[in-house]
Amino acid sequence: APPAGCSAQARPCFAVEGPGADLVCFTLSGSEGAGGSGRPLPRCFLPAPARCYSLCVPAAPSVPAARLHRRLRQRLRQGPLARCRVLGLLCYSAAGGQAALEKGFLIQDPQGGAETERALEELLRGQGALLPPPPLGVYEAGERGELWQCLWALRGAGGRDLLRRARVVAAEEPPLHPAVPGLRHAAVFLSLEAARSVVEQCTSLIPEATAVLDLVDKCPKHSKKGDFPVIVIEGLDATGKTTVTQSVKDSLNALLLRSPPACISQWRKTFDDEPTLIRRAFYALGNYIVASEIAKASTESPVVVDRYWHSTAAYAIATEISGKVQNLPPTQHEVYQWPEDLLKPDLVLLLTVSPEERIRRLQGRGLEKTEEETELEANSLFRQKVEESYKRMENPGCQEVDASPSREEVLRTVLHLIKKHCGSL
Ligand SMILES: Nc1ncnc2c1ncn2[C@@H]1O[C@H](COP(=O)(O)OP(=O)(O)OP(=O)(O)O)[C@@H](O)[C@H]1O
Ligand SMILES: Nc1ccn([C@H]2C[C@H](O)[C@@H](COP(=O)(O)O)O2)c(=O)n1
Repeated sequence: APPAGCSAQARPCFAVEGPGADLVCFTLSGSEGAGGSGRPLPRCFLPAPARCYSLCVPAAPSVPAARLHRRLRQRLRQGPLARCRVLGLLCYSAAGGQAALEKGFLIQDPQGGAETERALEELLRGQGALLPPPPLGVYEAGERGELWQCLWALRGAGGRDLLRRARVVAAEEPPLHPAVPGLRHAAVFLSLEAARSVVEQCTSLIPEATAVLDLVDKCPKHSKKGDFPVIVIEGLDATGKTTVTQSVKDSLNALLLRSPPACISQWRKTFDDEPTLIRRAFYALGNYIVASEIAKASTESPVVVDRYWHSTAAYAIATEISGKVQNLPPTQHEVYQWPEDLLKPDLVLLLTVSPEERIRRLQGRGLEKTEEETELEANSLFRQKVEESYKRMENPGCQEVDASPSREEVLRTVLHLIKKHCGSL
């Protein structure tokens, strides 16, 4: 059957995400002449001799699908495919329904030779161990300059069957980013069990997954905070979290903890190389381990924590939601709520600095100017989305602290806020 979300009746759309670019959407209509908005087709469909292809895998939160998506992305950078430009693609049903959501790639071959199509077919046929090969979408111009998508099901032994030929027309950007409804299952895990079940699916694929689960299972469930205050310091990189947490520790005679905790940080690189689903589940479990450390420590002294749940959620949301800040889930969305089974801190402070000050601090850490500028430019939208997601967090929310002044002044502000919220220490 054609992939869900691509049926003609539902007037489905493809949303294309360019690096740092807005979403671009397409409607595919089932018969010649039907549908069509009269708007020009998006620029990502380059004129001949260039040729475009697409491939998608189900976006349902399954470990095999997430790993297939990542493997395809890696392989699209190799061999004859390396000359192609690859854009992210979300395929969804305009009629709604998360089961329909698919994630994939729009591949632009600037030269348009047969070699690329052959390489794509080979790539898809070679990926079929756990899942059937995803269909290949081939885009071709019609006689009157209109654009068609041919969707091909690849036979394992060779050859292919046409599943559908549908016209491509421009469409409106959807009011809600198509990844928003599935976020809580794909990236933002709102309970220990939700994150645990993802990591459990990985035990046969990632040996470290078992070790992580063993540590999680040793922690008491529903850890409760002691009588001493627990203060979390959040913020983007280079905003001064390490500096502030260390000074607060010294000033208050507090215990300093960080998430992910030391006991799992040797596996961080392994999980950072995995797709979002697995990576975010790893960080979510790290928070539950830290919760049990907080519970114990807060019976004896104040506790200051460098990153916790809000970092896990904010980075996950910003990674999954492509394009501009306006694409983020609306305020009060469930992904901004604290998980009910996770120990809550007394106070969460969000350090913010201006982009200029951040550049100075990165320079201070010795990054080359060109490298730094490139990174900053590429990540500017991403950073805005992380910061805005932090600000939308609720129950507890993040209290913003301008961390641009001197270290001493920032510490004074932070200590003042802690006193105000947590009483005398
Ligand atoms: N208030 C401040 N004024 C000037 N420089 C500062 C200030 N606070 C921190 N810095 C410097 O900025 C750099 C980044 O600070 P720090 O390492 O504390 O940030 P961070 O948020 O922990 O970063 P990351 O998340 O990347 O580890 C360091 O070189 C630090 O000495
Ligand atoms: N509790 C946490 C801590 C970290 N992360 C993720 C978010 C970023 O991808 C990265 C930032 O960590 P840093 O470079 O500052 O060590 O780690 C998370 O998801 N949850």
